[in-house]
Amino acid sequence: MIRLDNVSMQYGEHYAVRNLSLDIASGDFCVLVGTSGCGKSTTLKMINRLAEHSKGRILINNQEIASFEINTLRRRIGYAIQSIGLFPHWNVAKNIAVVPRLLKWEPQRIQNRVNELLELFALDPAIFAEKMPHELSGGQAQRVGVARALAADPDILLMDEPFGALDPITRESLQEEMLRIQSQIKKTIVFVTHDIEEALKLATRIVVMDAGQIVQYDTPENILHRPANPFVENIIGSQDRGLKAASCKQVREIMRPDPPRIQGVAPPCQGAGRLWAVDGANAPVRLLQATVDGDASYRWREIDVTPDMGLQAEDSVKLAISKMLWRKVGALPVLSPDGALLAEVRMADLVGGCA
Ligand SMILES: Nc1ncnc2c1ncn2[C@@H]1O[C@H](COP(=O)(O)OP(=O)(O)OP(=O)(O)O)[C@@H](O)[C@H]1O
Repeated sequence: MIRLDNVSMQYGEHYAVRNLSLDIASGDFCVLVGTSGCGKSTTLKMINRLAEHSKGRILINNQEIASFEINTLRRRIGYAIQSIGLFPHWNVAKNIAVVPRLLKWEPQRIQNRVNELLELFALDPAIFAEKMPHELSGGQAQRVGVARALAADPDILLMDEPFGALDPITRESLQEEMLRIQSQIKKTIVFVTHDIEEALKLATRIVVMDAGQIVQYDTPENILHRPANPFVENIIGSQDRGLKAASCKQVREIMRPDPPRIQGVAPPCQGAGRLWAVDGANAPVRLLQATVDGDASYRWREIDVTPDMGLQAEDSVKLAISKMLWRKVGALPVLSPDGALLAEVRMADLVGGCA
């Protein structure tokens, strides 16, 4: 657990952070948001002592950080930033291995860890381990930066606007990857962003800051539905709360497992309903939707299932809505990693059964 107890930090006369108290539970994904200059990065940097607090106490697992030897502290805390800072003349494997090498791990253990991390971040070790930083895309470089921060398996990961410089599509896919990875590694993550939507999507708890202080510390749900004051309301924005709510919900929360399916030819259509036609490997091939003809008879409307229609359980509900609108369908398949039909998401469930 990380505890900031009545902490202040000054640059000369100016308070960057003032009397701030915050408890971050182990395994939480805590995201700091707020106006520019409100003290988010300073709060983050105080945890690994890149910024030294001038008042109060900061504790990790009940031990004051001032009592740690500074390099020991920093090696126990992963740190990933927007500008990445990969060493340009070292290949990816060597970049990831920086801290394990400092900790004098055996070469074989280092290599195993590098490969494990590359696989975790969906970067094939056979392709990426030897690449140089200039041969990577922005998204790949950012993944390597986060992998490096995790190399020595720290309990805590600090991330300062790590996806800030990426284009929106890469950014969204890295956010999803981060959620998938966090569900496996369960670190305590403290993450700074300007983007409230990113915060709502990633966080288990959000800290809204203004002028060096906390305005609200709450779950994404409460920040969105019960903003503490007009400042928080303003950060959320008033026009597209529905979509923001959808971006902080995962498909797994609304999907219906084991939807009706058939293999082969559809039976005669006798009423309203929906069926997934699957192949021998249980992958959805067509969506069969019962429709009423002019003469009041029912028939199946068939829609080919294309790869872009598939959802993963950890995708956002916002992505599901977007895909349904784009493909003009009332349901989408949720797939296992090997492409089998696991569940479905229905438009009717998104709008409270009125669609
Ligand atoms: N090295 C420094 N010297 C002097 N003042 C600083 C320094 N670093 C930050 N500050 C000031 O401290 C305050 C908090 O800065 P901080 O970087 O923590 O804000 P932030 O919320 O992360 O901002 P942004 O979102 O714009 O990155 C700001 O007023 C900033 O100008």
